[in-house]
Amino acid sequence: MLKTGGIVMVYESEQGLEYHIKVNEDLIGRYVIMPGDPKRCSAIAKYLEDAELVADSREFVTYTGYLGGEKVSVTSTGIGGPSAAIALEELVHSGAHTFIRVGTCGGMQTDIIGGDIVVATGSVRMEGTSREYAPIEYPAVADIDVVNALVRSAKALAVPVHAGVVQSKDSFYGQHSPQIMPVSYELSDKWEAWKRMGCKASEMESAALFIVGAFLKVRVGACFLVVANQERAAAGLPNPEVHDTDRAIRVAVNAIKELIEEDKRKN
Ligand SMILES: O=P(O)(O)O[C@H]1O[C@H](CO)[C@@H](O)[C@H]1O
Ligand SMILES: O=c1cc[nH]c(=O)[nH]1
Repeated sequence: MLKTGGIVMVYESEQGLEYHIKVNEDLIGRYVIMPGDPKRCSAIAKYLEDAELVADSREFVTYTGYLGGEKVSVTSTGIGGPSAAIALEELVHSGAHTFIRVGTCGGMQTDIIGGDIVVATGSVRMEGTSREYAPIEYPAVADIDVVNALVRSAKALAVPVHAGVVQSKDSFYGQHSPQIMPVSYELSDKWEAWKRMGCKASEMESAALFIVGAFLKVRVGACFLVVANQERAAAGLPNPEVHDTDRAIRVAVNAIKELIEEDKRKN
């Protein structure tokens, strides 16, 4: 069967549901908010009207409701590029075209503090998944309309926001304890390079999502709550830890609302 983006779907469950995320076109809006943590889905769904749990399979939990009269879904990706890429592919097969990842991250520049919001304009591809889609020379870039909507939304909510390139990697502990890894020389040297190039934050899914989004010709953006900043700790600066993602969720929800309105105006 030939699907969106010329993808031939090999796996589809008998009920016409996507193989992993267990949804179809009837269950999904065209706009989707994507947290990593499945438990974040219900917190996001509270901002939708008439939200209902429509699927719960592996790390992929999906709610669908409405924003401004438009059907909007929330689907978790789990941790890392492989499951994030699967979620995005199967959501695109189900008719979605606009995606915002709402994640957590660690700050990398000393002016970025726990509780701040980072909006990714692009991501360093220090992960494996995106390499199975595009050669490494191709940049992982967020959709410009989604970036602008996210930055406007954060400013309207008076939330401290930093927009710029983030780093995506596969090993959480390679970020936090590079010195214990057999490849510490590579992790530490590259971290230094990303910092010197101005990387705002480190997380694990956006590079894969941006590359898969570019391949499938859909809009993908991402915003993150800064949980803490190891560079501030290393510099002896106060390093507050913040875990409540509500602020990042509100930034994403309002950005989706704005994109829906903008799309309605254009059409
Ligand atoms: O909070 P989420 O969205 O899962 O994002 C971040 O948190 C996880 C690591 O703790 C990784 O998935 C990373 O990208
Ligand atoms: O430091 C952090 C915090 C969240 N997610 C990450 O990948 N790193």
